[in-house]
Amino acid sequence: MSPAWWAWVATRDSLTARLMEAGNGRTFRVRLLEQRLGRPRPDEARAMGLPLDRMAWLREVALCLDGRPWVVARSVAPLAQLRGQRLERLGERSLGSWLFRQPDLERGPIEITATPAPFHPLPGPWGRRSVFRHRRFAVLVQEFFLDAMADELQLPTR
Ligand SMILES: C=C(O[C@@H]1C=C(C(=O)O)C=C[C@H]1O)C(=O)O
Repeated sequence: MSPAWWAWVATRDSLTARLMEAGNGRTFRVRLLEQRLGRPRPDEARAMGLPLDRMAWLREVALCLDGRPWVVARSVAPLAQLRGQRLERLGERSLGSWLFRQPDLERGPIEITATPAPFHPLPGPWGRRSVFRHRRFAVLVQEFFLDAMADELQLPTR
């Protein structure tokens, strides 16, 4: 992986904040693609340590700069621990804007993949996922960096 991409894929702070900064005056927007209750995919359930049949809160967004998607993301939170979180009403506010406000937020290891997003057709060089934990709440956040981002920021192919 090139150092330029490593700086993005390995960052442990808010991707939203970094995109806004890198957007360099472009308008940042979270476009909500889907938000519903459903069953995580098997690999997502395994990453969360969840039984396969457990329902979860599923959220898919595109993080757009000047209307162009640079990142697509899919987050999975087990329902049982969602009580009291107001995530259903996040709408087009960034999940990160809520997550990174939690004082005792923990972020697990970041896993990286070169496989494109299984939930979205746009291609891209790298994807990553990690589990955020805050008290009893946990959410798996999966983010896929798209070719459009590489194009706009003149990043290397990989
Ligand atoms: C976790 C963050 O939130 C971002 C925003 C998301 C959303 O609004 O659904 C999902 C993934 C992240 O890229 C972050 O900003 O780092």
